[in-house]
Amino acid sequence: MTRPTDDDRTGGDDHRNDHDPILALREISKAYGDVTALSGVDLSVEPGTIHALVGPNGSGKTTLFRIALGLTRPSSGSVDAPADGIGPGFQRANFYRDLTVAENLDVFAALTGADDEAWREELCSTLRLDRVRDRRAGDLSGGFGKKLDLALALLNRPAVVCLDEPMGDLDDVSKTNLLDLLTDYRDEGHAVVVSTHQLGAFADVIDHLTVLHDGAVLVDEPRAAIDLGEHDSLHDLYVARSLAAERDATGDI
Ligand SMILES: Nc1ncnc2c1ncn2[C@@H]1O[C@H](COP(=O)(O)OP(=O)(O)OP(=O)(O)O)[C@@H](O)[C@H]1O
Repeated sequence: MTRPTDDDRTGGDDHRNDHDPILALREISKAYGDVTALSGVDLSVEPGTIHALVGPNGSGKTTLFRIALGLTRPSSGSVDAPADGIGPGFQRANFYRDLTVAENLDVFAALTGADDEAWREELCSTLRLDRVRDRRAGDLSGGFGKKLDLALALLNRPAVVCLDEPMGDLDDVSKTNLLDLLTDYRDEGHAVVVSTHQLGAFADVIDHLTVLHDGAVLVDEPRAAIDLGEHDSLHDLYVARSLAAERDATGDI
């Protein structure tokens, strides 16, 4: 049994040193018929970083994630991903709906070779999944479904996790717990890539910001190199840059 996919995984290579990117997408383009979802996008993710991928609706974030995960083939470009895979956390729940929460964890542990019981317990307790352990996954609320998806993405301690809207549907306590979990995970040397509309929630912890606009990279900088200029926050800067790009594209002044 494999996790549901619509395509084959792209290749990888495990012989890298600590300073190499753990995940590198180069010159990625993707067209769906007449729609250009991505055009010449580079994404380079370092170990031990939280890397935020932001952009307006339809800018290509999910498509880029799916290409990184090997779920969608790029029209052109290359993907260099860890051979042992990437922990995928999806925007829409992606577990076995007829199995219980505990059974889903068992199945994914068997599929991925995850055998660290203490880590599994920590994930369940931090994400407060313990209380729904025996519930059918298809009956979970939106927030608990998101938490199960996050636990499955992190279960085998992948070198990279790609989480699409990880805060979506989560209550405030769970958001705080998730942020703590992800920063600890980063501090252990793992890479965490988050695609999010809620940049504010991650503003204090991200190490790298990539902004997409209309399928192209608008900003791609380490957090430490970003000059906020007249803006009060990373979020304000992102919105201003996106609006300016929108105006450029439409010719408005
Ligand atoms: N399977 C598909 N077939 C046709 N067009 C698609 C498909 N998937 C994505 N697209 C198009 O590609 C573009 C990028 O979509 P994508 O879902 O990657 O954006 P996004 O940044 O994740 O958006 P959102 O923030 O709304 O989730 C959009 O124009 C979308 O309509």
